[in-house]
Amino acid sequence: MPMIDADGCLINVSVEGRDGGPTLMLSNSLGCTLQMWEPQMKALTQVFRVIRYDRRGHGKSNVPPGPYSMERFGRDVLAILDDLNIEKVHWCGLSMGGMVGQWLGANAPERLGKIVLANTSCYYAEPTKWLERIQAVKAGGIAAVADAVLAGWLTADFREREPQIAAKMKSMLLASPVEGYLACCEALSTLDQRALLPKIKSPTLVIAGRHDMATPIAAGELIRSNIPGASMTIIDAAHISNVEQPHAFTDAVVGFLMQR
Ligand SMILES: O=C(O)CC1=CCC(=O)O1
Repeated sequence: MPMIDADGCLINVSVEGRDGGPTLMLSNSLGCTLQMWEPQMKALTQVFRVIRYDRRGHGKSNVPPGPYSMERFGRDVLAILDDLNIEKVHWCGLSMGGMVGQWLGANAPERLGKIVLANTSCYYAEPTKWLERIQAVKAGGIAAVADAVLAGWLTADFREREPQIAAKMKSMLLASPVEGYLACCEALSTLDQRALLPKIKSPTLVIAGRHDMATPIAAGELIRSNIPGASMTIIDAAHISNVEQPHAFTDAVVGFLMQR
């Protein structure tokens, strides 16, 4: 796995899959690492060269001091593509990964082919929930918010049916570097990318989760309706829909990316 320098921050990057196939870049959610895409990897690597990475502040990437921003995260992606000498990728980002996809779609359209924006938002009407989370994590660490966050990530039904997967997701969250997690929450507390959406000209699929309370269907619909020509698919899942409904998620992504 290469470590790629993005303006002094080493980013952990993984490149797998079909040599010579179209390239697909996957971008993680808050509190997750590139491992969150494991349920998709077998299918996606048969068709695509797949790039995954740990966003700064996450996983094995460096944790430089904040503040972070969507622009910073977007420029990290451009540094990865430049380093790998890759001109253009399809994009699939979930939650924060979808927010970075919006920034790139509007600000670096020549680097993106098709875009999948899953379980994401372009702004938060009530940013105080991020400020409250920051206070809770500063006081008690990520453990203080872990159960509530997991309840938003996966439905109660899924957590009961698949306790091992739920436990693995919780461990991933608990292993997040606290400083990186806080710096990302700060970036979310000021998120407003509404003005960027009409500038996105790439074919775009929005995926929303029927039970997603973190970025509800209405947040997906706001994105869909502001990106010219975008379509939307709803999956029977909470926030981390690629883990809760791996087949439906993979089918939606592959179907959209392979469609002529
Ligand atoms: O972790 C959460 O609570 C949900 C979330 C919002 C933005 C993101 O990346 O994850």
